[in-house]
Amino acid sequence: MESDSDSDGSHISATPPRDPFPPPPPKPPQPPPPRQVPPVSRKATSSSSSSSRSKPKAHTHPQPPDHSEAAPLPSSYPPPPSLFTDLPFRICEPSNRTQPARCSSSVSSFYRLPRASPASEDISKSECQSSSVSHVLPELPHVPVVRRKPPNLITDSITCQPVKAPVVFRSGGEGNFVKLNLNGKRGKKFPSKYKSASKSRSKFAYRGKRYKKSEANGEEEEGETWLDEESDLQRDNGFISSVEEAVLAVKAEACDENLTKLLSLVYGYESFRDGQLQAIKMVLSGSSTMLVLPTGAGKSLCYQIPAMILPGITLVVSPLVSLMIDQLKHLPSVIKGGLLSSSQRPEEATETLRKLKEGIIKVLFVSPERLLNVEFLSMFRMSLSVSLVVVDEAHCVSEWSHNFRPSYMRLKASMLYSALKADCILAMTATATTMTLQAVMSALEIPSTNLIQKSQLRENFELSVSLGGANRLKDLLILMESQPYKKIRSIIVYCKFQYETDMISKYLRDNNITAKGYHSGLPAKDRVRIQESFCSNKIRVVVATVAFGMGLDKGDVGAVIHFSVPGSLEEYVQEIGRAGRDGRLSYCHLFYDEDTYLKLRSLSHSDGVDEYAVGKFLTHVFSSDTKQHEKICSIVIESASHKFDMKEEVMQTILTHLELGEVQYLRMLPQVNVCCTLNFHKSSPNILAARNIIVAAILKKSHVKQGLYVFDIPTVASSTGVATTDVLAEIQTLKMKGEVTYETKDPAFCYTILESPKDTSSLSSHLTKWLAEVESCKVRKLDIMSSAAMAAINVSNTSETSSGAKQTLSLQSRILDYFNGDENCDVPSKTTQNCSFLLADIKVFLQSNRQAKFTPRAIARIMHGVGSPAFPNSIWSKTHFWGRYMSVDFRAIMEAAQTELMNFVDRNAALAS
Ligand SMILES: Nc1ncnc2c1ncn2[C@@H]1O[C@H](COP(=O)(O)OP(=O)(O)OP(=O)(O)O)[C@@H](O)[C@H]1O
Repeated sequence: MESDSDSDGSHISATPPRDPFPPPPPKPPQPPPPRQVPPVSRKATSSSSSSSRSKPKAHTHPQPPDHSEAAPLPSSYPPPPSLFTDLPFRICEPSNRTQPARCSSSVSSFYRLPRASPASEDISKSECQSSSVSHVLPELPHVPVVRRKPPNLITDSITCQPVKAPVVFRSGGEGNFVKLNLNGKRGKKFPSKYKSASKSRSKFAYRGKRYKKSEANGEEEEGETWLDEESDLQRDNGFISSVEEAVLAVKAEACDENLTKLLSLVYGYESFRDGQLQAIKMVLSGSSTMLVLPTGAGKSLCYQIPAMILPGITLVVSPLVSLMIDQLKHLPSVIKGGLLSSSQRPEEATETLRKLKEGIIKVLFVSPERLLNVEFLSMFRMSLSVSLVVVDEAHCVSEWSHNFRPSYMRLKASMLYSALKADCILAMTATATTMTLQAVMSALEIPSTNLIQKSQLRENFELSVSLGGANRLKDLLILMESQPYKKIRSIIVYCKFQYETDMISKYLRDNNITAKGYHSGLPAKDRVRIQESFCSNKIRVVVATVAFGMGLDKGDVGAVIHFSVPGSLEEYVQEIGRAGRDGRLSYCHLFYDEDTYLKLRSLSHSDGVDEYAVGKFLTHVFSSDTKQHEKICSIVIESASHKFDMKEEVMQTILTHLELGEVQYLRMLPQVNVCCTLNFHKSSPNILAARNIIVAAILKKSHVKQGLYVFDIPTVASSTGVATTDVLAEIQTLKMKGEVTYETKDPAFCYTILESPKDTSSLSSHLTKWLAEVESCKVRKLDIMSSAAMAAINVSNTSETSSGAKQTLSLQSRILDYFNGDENCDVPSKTTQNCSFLLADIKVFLQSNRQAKFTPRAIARIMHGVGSPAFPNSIWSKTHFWGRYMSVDFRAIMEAAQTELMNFVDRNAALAS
């Protein structure tokens, strides 16, 4: 199930929920008086914020700092040119991803057909290596390659078209959904300027001249019309034969010359970027490869070109549906693509499967969950050959990454090789630490010699940080009205919480800046519209959560502003990676604010679990009768989540671990809504049952409630020896025939038990320890991010030279050190270990909530203002103690709570006796 969270799908991560901090959003401050000298500095100008910070945040809220007379900014922004000349490392060339959908909780088709009475019934009845590719280690330190293109400014728009890449004619802007689009009509859907960019991209490379010509004449948008369709067709045919020839040449000899010819023909690019050629050759030689290139470096091309050459299918596994859709859209027209995800409608999936079987699809984008699908796997076992499996955003495989996804755990080499019979694996990421890389390469069995790793940061960023206090909104506006931001045409402002996107965008609009808020809670249609408007430069600023950006390949984004501190350096690098993808200098400013840091730190604890709860959960998982062979067990997510006070993602992680750990205890099956209510309309149920064993089983296993048959899908599936999805497919068929209508509810994890653990307590202790390490890793990542931001602020305070350049250097070196092995360094935490009132407050809290059963963890969460399934925000945020001890270490609160809980029990026992 694809996540649609604003955490870009992070599962075990502290995912800011839609409104994790219920108090109403702060009111935007009044716009600053015109011509006010901007106080936002590259330095820590906000004195008030530092003073408020030094105090523990116990009972009072600090007064917002008054910025009305804040210190002036230097009149001009430090000049960029000197910024990148003395770097102790090398930075590469200038790219992207999107969002998802959750499985629907109910399928309703009721009441469209008349009901049949259940009583009248006699029975009737769902990714060359030039043979020896060597280990390419990170090239650090080395001489910087200084490429300096000026930034993208508003004034450029007079001479520049909006989204235009430098004469690159590559893919279909609107997509390559299976059918080749040879007639070039697809740009039609896109309006105005975006349409033109899309059109030009959708054309083949040789057409470049034609478009250049019409652009020069200022007729680009209409350029297509002066070519008649016949010549269009001839050109298309000619193009296809040229590509075929180039492909054959590469097949005969995968040399630089042949590959470059193919590149230029299909994409219109003159040369490969750093790492691309090497990766392509590796893959073509059949060597599984780990590719680490910076954001926007062109990783996609490293599987697209092999896909044209290799005989079988290229399967691309992506974490987010919208990312897949975007990648599909950007496939060059000569590569036929398709998509399979668990959020598709059945008929869409069937259509894609049909095309796959018919060999129409060459590159298939697939969600990891889809790999569970029996039909999907059997199809590969039987007939389809997979030449290459591409694991995009491969860091998701590792629990030590910033964006671990349990479903990615499934992507083990053994599974990919055996179940899919894949010849080769290509794992790609822009953000992986050494520890993450090791975990990914080990899971995917990629030898260390097959690592292609370039610097994980591009050279064209100017990075800066300032302290953000309570007047961050005002600071943001001042920043945006100062140089160079003032003149930048396209800007993304990242914030952490959904309500902030609306608040900030409104504030900017009120101050005459075209801005829109974007987060995963918006309807998909609105998200697409906003992205398109941004891409066509109708909107200058998008204020977004992490949900925006993945899949976004807008070359001219000139600045990325972080309204608050990101959760990790990985997240920061991914987000600034949306800027400067055209290679121009881009500006990235971060407002560091301690409040958000503390909130995020608290949220990092929202996935933590206790051994006791894990033990209870395991007992529940293995409670089914295992004697019945292949019995399908299910756990209804919502009720279990409440019962064990565990988030869905945590339960899923545990289950996946039980399937993929050292011992395979169970086998996971597709997640379905397990409770079905069926209404017969035409034939009587008994008549249907006589001809249909699934209907017969339904009648046997259901109870009738108000004339409707209510049954558990896994039970029916187990009794007939079919998959739950088959039961659903059968019911759907009956519905199409007008026989039934049905409704399903209760999404559940489904699995079959293969072996019950002999020692549940040692298993739960092992799992708890592992989950605790993952939790600490998350907290450490945030602390490292915070420490890097503070170091940059401090360097600008102490340094006499240009603070901008110093800050850039400071952040760059922190980032590169981090990605190259310094991830376990000790970072000071900003939380305190104790607070004199803590014990007393816990005591009062317990006394005033005698009716509830608390664990130390539950109390610590409430004191940190973090809801959980059993102690939701909606109820517990009303307590006086909610979020009051965010500045105190979570574990210290747990220990205090443990002590007080014991005292509490003792006192009650004494009173009772
Ligand atoms: N050899 C090349 N020459 C010029 N442009 C290229 C080349 N290869 C790729 N590009 C362009 O670079 C841009 C980024 O490519 P892509 O989206 O594949 O990046 P990426 O590495 O996947 O980035 P991210 O990790 O941020 O998603 C695209 O517009 C692509 O067409």
